Amino acid sequence: MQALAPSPITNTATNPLRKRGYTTTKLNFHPSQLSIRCSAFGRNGAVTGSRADWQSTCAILASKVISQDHNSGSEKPDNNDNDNNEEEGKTKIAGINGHQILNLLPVSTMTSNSNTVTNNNNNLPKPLSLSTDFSSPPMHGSTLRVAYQGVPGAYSEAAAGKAYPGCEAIPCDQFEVAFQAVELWIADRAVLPVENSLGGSIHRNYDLLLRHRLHIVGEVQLPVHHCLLALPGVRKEYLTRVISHPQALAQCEHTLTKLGLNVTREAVDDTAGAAEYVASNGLRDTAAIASSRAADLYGLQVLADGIQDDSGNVTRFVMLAREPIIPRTDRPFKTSIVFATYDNGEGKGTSSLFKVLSAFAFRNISLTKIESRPHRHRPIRLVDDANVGTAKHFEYMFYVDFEASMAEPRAQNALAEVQEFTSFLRVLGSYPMDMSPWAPSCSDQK
Ligand SMILES: O=C(O)C(=O)C[C@]1(C(=O)O)C=C[C@@H](O)C=C1
Repeated sequence: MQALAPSPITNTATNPLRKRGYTTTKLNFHPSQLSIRCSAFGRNGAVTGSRADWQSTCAILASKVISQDHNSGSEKPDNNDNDNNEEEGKTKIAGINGHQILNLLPVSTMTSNSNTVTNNNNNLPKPLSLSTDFSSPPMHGSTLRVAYQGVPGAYSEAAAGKAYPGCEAIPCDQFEVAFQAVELWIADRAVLPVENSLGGSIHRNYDLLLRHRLHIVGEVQLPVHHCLLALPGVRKEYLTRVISHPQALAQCEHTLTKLGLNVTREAVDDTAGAAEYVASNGLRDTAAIASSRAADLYGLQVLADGIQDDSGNVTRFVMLAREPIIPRTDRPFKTSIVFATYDNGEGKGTSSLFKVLSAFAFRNISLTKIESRPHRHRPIRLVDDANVGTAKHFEYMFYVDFEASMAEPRAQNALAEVQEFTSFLRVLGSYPMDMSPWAPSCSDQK
């Protein structure tokens, strides 16, 4: 099979690299990529329990949950999860916490000549896209289907395999599509990056978490080890351009400079997609930043290994499902919430954010993350003062992760208190923390 040849189009305003003066490119994939063929490995269970239990645990919050603008679509009962299957639950935790080798797709059979590399392996699954016809979901048997953004060889695919060893990894061309794949029962889970130790938060996914109705059921942290990939025979001196996912470019920014490359940097949808693009278009002046697995899959050589700016480069992914899991107290749990505080004009007093955070501090609950995003429905609040003019206050949604399980009374009490100072509050999920051993991505870093 001839490798797909994505046609580059210029990306628009949203790309963070524009701020840095990078040209941005978006790869479009061929329509034939809409078919879904996934790597199949065996069934992996999920931690679930009686929904009634979870709902009563969270009943305290129910009155405050406000519908967002977007419905999640189908909400049939999730038959993929066995509500009381303790053994399956253990399997999943072992998968998250252990360092299991990812049994991913077979490495492509590639043929190369001096100009192009042809991917002869038609086994690689093709990404779902917004234009995919979801009306007839594929038959899938009992294997857990996990949607991720990117193409085979992307770090998100590796994260899906770490979170759910033995799963079917389903590539999607956008984060939004991964959400929809779960909502529409194309996939059972989505695995999405939310933050990176060098590049920071992946804001798009925070916004999508709020807009969709999926639940966070787990987290997984993946050491990210980047390579500079080019066609066989290409030398660094030939390069005029390096392409990759914006986060990957940001994570390698200083190293690229140190390597003395006189290149422009261009953003594309995902790291492995960049590698595929270089290979399928026979680009001898362009390198991709991607994983060594992407090099194998798309027949590229590794020009430089471990080019992330820090050896501790790690990306945190969350796993999403249609139903929440039952929170437990026999292992470390984390809970993620999103809220909006009352503004002063709503007669609820001042310092709302401080009061919300105090609810956790007073109960010795550690916060592990706080993120703020513009409030979609009221991004700006105007306060007129006849004497001095109009103050324009930005309004935010705050995302907080804290180290406690919703099964713990202290977490329930903290949220009961938080309700007093918030006009909106939603529990995004209460889930086991990733406690896997620390394994930096490379030891020979600069
Ligand atoms: O492009 C990929 O390979 C991805 O999985 C995406 C992504 C990201 O969104 O941050 C994931 C991990 C790395 O930090 C770089 C890129």
